[in-house]
Amino acid sequence: MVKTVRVVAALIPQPGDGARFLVQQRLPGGSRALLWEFPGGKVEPGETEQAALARECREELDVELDVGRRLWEGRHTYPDLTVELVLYGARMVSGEPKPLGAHALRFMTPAEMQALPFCEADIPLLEDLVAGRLELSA
Ligand SMILES: Nc1nc2c([nH]c(=O)n2[C@@H]2O[C@H](COP(=O)(O)OP(=O)(O)OP(=O)(O)O)[C@@H](O)[C@H]2O)c(=O)[nH]1
Repeated sequence: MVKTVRVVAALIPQPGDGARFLVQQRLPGGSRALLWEFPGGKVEPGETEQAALARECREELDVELDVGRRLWEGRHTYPDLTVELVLYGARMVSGEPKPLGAHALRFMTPAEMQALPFCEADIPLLEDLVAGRLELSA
C-alpha cells in the first residue's frame, strides 16, 4: 500500500486576464518529472489547507496569496503515492511569480493546459475546468 498525502493547489488567474491561470512544470529527475501541475504542495501536520497553500506559493513562487474558496477535490493513486488533491481559488496580492521550485511557469487557458502533459491526478480537474463545471466567481 502506498502512502496517502493531502496536496493543496491554487488556481491563480493572470492579473488583468481572467481567462488564463498559472501552471508550473515540475523539475526534471524527481517524481512526475517535467509534468505540469498547479502551484502548491503537501499539507504539513497541524497546518490548515489555506496556510499550506500560502506557504508553498511563498516558498516556490515568491508571491503572497489571498486564498479563496475550495473549488475541486479528487484522489489519484500513482505507483509511489496516493494524492488527495484539493484546488482552491486564489489571487496574487504581491510579488511576481518566479520559478524557484519549478522548471517553468506559464499562464494558460484551461484548453491550452489540456494540450500539455499534466499530472494524472489533474486530468479530471482539467475536464471540469474546461467544461465550466467549477464555480470560479466568488
Ligand atoms: N502542487 C501540485 N502537486 C500535484 C498536482 N497534481 C499532482 O498529482 N500533484 C502531486 O502531488 C505531490 C505534491 O507534492 P509536493 O509538490 O509537495 O512534493 P514534490 O514531489 O514536488 O517534492 P517532495 O516530495 O520531494 O517534497 C507530488 O507528488 C505531485 O506530483 C498539482 O496540480 N499541484
